[in-house]
Amino acid sequence: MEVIIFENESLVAKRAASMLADLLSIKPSAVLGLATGSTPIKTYQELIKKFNNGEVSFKDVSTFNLDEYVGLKSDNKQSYQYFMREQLFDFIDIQLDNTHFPICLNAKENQQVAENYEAIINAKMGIDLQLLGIGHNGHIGFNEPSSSLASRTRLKTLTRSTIEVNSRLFEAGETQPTMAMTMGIGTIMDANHILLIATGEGKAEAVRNAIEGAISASCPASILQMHPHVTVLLDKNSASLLQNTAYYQRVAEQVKELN
Ligand SMILES: O=P(O)(O)OC[C@H]1O[C@](O)(CO)[C@@H](O)[C@@H]1O
Repeated sequence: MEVIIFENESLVAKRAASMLADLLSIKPSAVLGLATGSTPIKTYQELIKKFNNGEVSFKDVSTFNLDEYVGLKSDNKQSYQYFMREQLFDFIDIQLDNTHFPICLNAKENQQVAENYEAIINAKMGIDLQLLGIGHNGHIGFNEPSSSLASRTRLKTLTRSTIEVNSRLFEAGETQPTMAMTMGIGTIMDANHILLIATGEGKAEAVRNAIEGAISASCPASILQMHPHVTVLLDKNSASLLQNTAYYQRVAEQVKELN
């Protein structure tokens, strides 16, 4: 696991976008795993800048989003399909047919949706790079604490804390879903490269548990310690509870020298 700590969230976003763009310059038809939430918004803005400058094209890219709320149609402002169009897809040359979400309008159909999502990912030969945020409780995707560390795409009930944290994004009168379809932890772990980004003090405890804590379903992100190729980009605030920052910095300096 490579942990890189930056002065602020803008630098995290710039590095994340550069890593995605570098992959696309080597493999224009890459398969990307994408995340929603507030954390990746700045990264998407940096990608849009790169696209406008002609530095990157998404023409042949396929994407798989981590999760989607159950019961929300794509024109619902709270759906992650809407979010992705508003934050990224509408501003780049991606073909919407190549973007995928685990859409489940009727909870009773969850199993079929899950199997189908896994099958489409497999048909694309898997995910080259999976972008991840992290929940305050250590969730990745919507794999809440206690999720099986080997889980595949499935229906998840959201925890009270996740519902409360995300309630800031819902306006009065909007119904907040309490269930979501999410890639499983095993699905995420199958990606060739995982890029976790976290910013802000509110994520410090989850980041510490994920990187330096014991591997446990109590902090689903801690399973990333078992993945052979993970890059973690943090700002100073989200890294504030880490013990080994001096070591991470030395590694980052040496990697820079080698490159
Ligand atoms: O970036 P935020 O808004 O803190 O969200 C944290 C995580 O929760 C989720 O929204 C749940 O899927 C993730 O996509 C995200 O990484």
